[in-house]
Amino acid sequence: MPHSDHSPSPNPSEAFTDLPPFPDNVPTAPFPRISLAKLLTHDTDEEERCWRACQELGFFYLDLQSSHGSALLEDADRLFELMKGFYELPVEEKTKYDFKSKGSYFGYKGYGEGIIDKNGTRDRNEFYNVSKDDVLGLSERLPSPEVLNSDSVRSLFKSYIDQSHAICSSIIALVDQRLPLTAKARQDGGLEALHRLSATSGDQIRFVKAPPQRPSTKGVALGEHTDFGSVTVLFNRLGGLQVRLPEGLEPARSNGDGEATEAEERLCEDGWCYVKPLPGHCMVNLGDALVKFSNGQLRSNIHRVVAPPGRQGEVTRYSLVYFCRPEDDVLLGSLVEGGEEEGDEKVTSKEWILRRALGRRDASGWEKSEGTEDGSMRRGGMRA
Ligand SMILES: O=C(O)CCC(=O)C(=O)O
Ligand SMILES: [Fe+2]
Repeated sequence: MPHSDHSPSPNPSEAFTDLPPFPDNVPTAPFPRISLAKLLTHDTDEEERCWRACQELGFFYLDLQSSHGSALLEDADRLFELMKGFYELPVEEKTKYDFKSKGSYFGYKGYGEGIIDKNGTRDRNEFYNVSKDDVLGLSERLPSPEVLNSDSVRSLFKSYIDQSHAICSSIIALVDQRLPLTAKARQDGGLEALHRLSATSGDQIRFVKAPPQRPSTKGVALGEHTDFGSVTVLFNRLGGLQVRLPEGLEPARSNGDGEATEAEERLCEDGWCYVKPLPGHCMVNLGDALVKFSNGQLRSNIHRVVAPPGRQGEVTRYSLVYFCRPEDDVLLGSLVEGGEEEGDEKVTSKEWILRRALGRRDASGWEKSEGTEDGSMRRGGMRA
């Protein structure tokens, strides 16, 4: 990726002013910034940069600061406020909405109720997952706490889902045009026909909360993983998200005074680096389903959440995610020329997501919960 694509060094207008600053002395991910407005007008250079990012990094910043993105930014602001209110509820109340025992990953997951590795080490965050199908009336309505079930909140969810799904659809259309899909896959409508908003799927909004934490190698809040679905839209305000860069790509190095702490340096070994949140932008990353459809031509990059760097570790971290996934009954397998392997065992999108999401709730499910992490690492060259 050419250097000019890398995110420029921070400038003061690019900080979230109500939060401690993201330090300028830690290694950061060299994600390109892609303009949503340009993608929507099919700017050839922008589409090309986006396509490259989808193959090489599987992650990019999407600039939403235009008439096309401002409504989504406003919805995201409102959802950050809403989730704070939800997380303030007593834990006994929130736990009523943990549906793991019913075989569902929607609803609440308490602090430490997920695992981050095969030894069963507990995570350090809370989740709340809202099903797209529930909000759009495509499935039964799940019980939810009062703060999340008024008509106005439901219409905010709907607006956020519509807009996030539209962004994911644009990315899916862009890669669809460039991949060598088989004639059969094209005839069937290509990748877009597998991600209809109105069809049942595992699409969800996720609220994430992690309490303040000092940097330490033990401070992994969310273990390393690739995302299960097709495209993820992620809003971060505090650092803490890290990606492991493929071989050959170097993090952007600090240009600030002072050194990263020892713990931060340790958290940046083996190719790991921090992702700096940018106001006015979301992050977009690709998931396992697109790796499978493209037979490995697209990248689902490994990532994790650790203690936010510098003084950012002193405050509570919230993040907001939208996961776009293939429709429930879509078989996960190659759709490109030359990719089909006879006898490949295929699972449906629904089975794959259930296996992966619920597998991360206790150590006995760990192996089943693994996705394309291995492939993701191999494609970019395994780091020592
Ligand atoms: O909180 C974040 O920044 C990332 C969350 C994430 O990777 C996930 O929920 O899959
Ligand atoms: Fe993720």
